[in-house]
Parts: sequence; structure tokens; C-alpha cells
Amino acid sequence: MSTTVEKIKEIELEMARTQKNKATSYHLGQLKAKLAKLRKELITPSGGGGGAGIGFDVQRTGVASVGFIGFPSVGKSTLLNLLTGTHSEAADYEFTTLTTVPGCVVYNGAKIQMLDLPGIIQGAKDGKGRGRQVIAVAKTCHLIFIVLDVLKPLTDKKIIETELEGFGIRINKAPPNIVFRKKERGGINITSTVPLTNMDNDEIRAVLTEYRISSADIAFRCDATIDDLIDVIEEKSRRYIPVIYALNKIDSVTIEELDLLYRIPNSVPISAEKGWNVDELLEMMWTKLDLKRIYTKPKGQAPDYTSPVVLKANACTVEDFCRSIHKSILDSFKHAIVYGQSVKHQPQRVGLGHVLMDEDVVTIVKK
Ligand SMILES: Nc1nc2c(ncn2[C@@H]2O[C@H](COP(=O)(O)OP(=O)(O)OP(=O)(O)O)[C@@H](O)[C@H]2O)c(=O)[nH]1
Ligand SMILES: [K+]
Ligand SMILES: [Mg+2]
Repeated sequence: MSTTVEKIKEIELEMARTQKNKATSYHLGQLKAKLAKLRKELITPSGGGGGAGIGFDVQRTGVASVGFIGFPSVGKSTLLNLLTGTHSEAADYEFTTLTTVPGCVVYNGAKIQMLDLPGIIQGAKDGKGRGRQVIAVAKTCHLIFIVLDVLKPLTDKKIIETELEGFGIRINKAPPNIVFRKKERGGINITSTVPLTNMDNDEIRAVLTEYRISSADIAFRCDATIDDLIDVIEEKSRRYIPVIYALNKIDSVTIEELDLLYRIPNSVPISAEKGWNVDELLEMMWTKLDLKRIYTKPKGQAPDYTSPVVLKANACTVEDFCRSIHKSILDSFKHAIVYGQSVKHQPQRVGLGHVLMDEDVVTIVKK
């Protein structure tokens, strides 16, 4: 019996050997689905526990978390220490950090947890080093800093992206716009609002057969690839997480080299050791986290701009606002009065379902 890792290697080899054409598309679709299933096997913790493992589970605090991923000695711990004032051992030898080290930064009034992690190496997702535990922690974060050494950013970037991808993390990407509904009967019904140029019916059929799906409605609303389809079928094991590339150690390159680095999308060149350009990194972090600051205004008083209630973009209704203060508020809630971007009239009376925007000012009126 070969191991899961060996089986994956065999399939990857076979895919590399198989030319993509009309005659092979069914076979390739089948291989891709098989690969996705094996990967899932690999990343599902055995023994049923959902935790990442000893030394990797830390108490989670704050409204959002940022995980640090990178090769050994790129400066992850130095960066954590700089941003949060925590002490995580930093040294010039690899694998200095062996567990998750949490720190905390308050930015725009929002408490954000930062998680320094051990370095990963190529093959991490297949169980090399502690890669699987490390990536499992990153998968629970709202944002990932991929920390790269500026002296070799592009090769490292590619390797790390592949490791995260293999673990079901989709970076800087929205979920594919595919509506997938499994049914008891009725066969496969495929519709699309745009021409599908990346896959043919044989490939789709192969994937569905591999997943033993015989009845489903599938509506493609984007020019999806077969990998997108698999992601939608495997929805539960996928996470769509924004990433910032922190290009560290810019104190060791020239201005000309720095200029080139700025062309990498979603990247911020920094020096964790010298504290250079940290403001830009935090600003981009804030943008990517997409948090909403809501200021409370007690009736008849000035708004409190010092300590906003911070909400996530996917949960920022008036109801979410009330809940995050105290759920008992909901019992006596009559309506809310809102000033800010989310309302047309200043102020405007709204109900629990109203969606708030960044820097809105809210007064809760009780029954
Ligand atoms: N020149 C320079 N060196 C840096 C910078 N940031 C970190 N270093 C050095 O790089 C080495 C590794 O730093 P660490 O912070 O331990 O790196 P790490 O990524 O946490 O390493 P592991 O925990 O082993 O994976 C140390 O010698 C740091 O002093 C930087 O901005 N510039
Ligand atoms: K180190
Ligand atoms: Mg470290």
C-alpha cells in the first residue's frame, strides 16, 4: 500500500505526462478530482480533533487575526516583536520559532491578534517539518502575511503559494461564482451565463463522476476552470484568505532593486530590523481586513470616537452591532439612529437589518 503522499506524487506525475486535448480531458478531470480528494485526506486531522496540535493552539483574542508564514529566518519573529512589542525569539539560525507565538496590535481602535509561526519549507503541506500544523493555523486567520526575504522573493513566493494552495487556502481570490446544488434525483443540469472557455463537458462529467454526484444543478456565472469547480464541490475545506507579501530586509538591497520589488502586487517592502515602512504594512493590513469602525453615540451626548465597536464586513448590521455590545440590547431595541456613509439622510432611523459602514455613528433607541 502506498501512502497518501506517494499516491499524490503518482497522480501529479501522470498529469504532467498527459497532454491536454479533447481525447484526454475526461481523464485529466478525473485525475484532478482524485488529487483534490487525496489532498483533503492529507489535511484532515486524524482522530477527529479539529485542533492544530500541541503548541499550535493559542487563545484567540481580538476582532481579527493575522498569521505570519514564511521560510525559516526571513524575519517573521523580528516583525512580530516590532509590531506588537511581544518577545518572540529571533536569531540567525533556522527554526528558531517552534510554536505559535501570539502578539497583539491595536490599529484604528481595533485589537488585532498576530500569530508568529515556525518557518515552513517546501513539502510542508505533505507533512515536512511541522508544515501541516503551521499552515492549519494560518488557515484559521483573517489575513496572512507571507514574509519573504528580498534577496530571493519570487522563487520563495511561488513555493509558499503552492504549499498554501495544496492545503485548501485560496489567496487574494473570491470564491468562484458558481452555484452548485446537489439533488436527490433529476440528473446533471449545467447552465452558464458566460461562455466556458477553460473546460469542456467531458472534464466536468469526470469530476462529478469521481465525486459520485449524479444529480445536481450547476450554474456557472464566471468563466470557471475545472479547479474552480472542484473548489466549489470541496467548499467546506476551502478558505479564501487575503494575503500581503511582506518583503523583508530591504536594508540589504539597493534603491534600484527596491524599485523592482514595488511591482509585486499586494506587497510591502519593509525592514523589520530597522522598523522601515511599517506604517504602509499596517495600512494595507487594515484595508485587507476590511473592518468597520462603528462609533456609539449615547442619546443626547457626543459620539465616543475613542473606542469604536469593530465589526467584520460580512457581519456589520445594526443587529451585529447590538450583539457585539451585549445581546440583551436586542430585547429592548426599538430602532437605531445612524449618521454616516450607510444612510441617505443625516441622521436616519433604521432597523436591525440595516448594514452599517465604516465610521458610522449609531444611537440605539430602546422601547
Ligand atoms: N538585515 C536584516 N536582517 C533581518 C531583518 N529582519 C530580521 N533579520 C535577521 O534575520 C534573522 C532571522 O530573523 P528571525 O526573526 O528569527 O526570522 P524567523 O523568520 O522568525 O525565523 P524562524 O523562526 O527560524 O523561522 C535574524 O538574524 C534577524 O536579525 C531585516 O529587516 N534586515
Ligand atoms: K531564525
Ligand atoms: Mg521565528
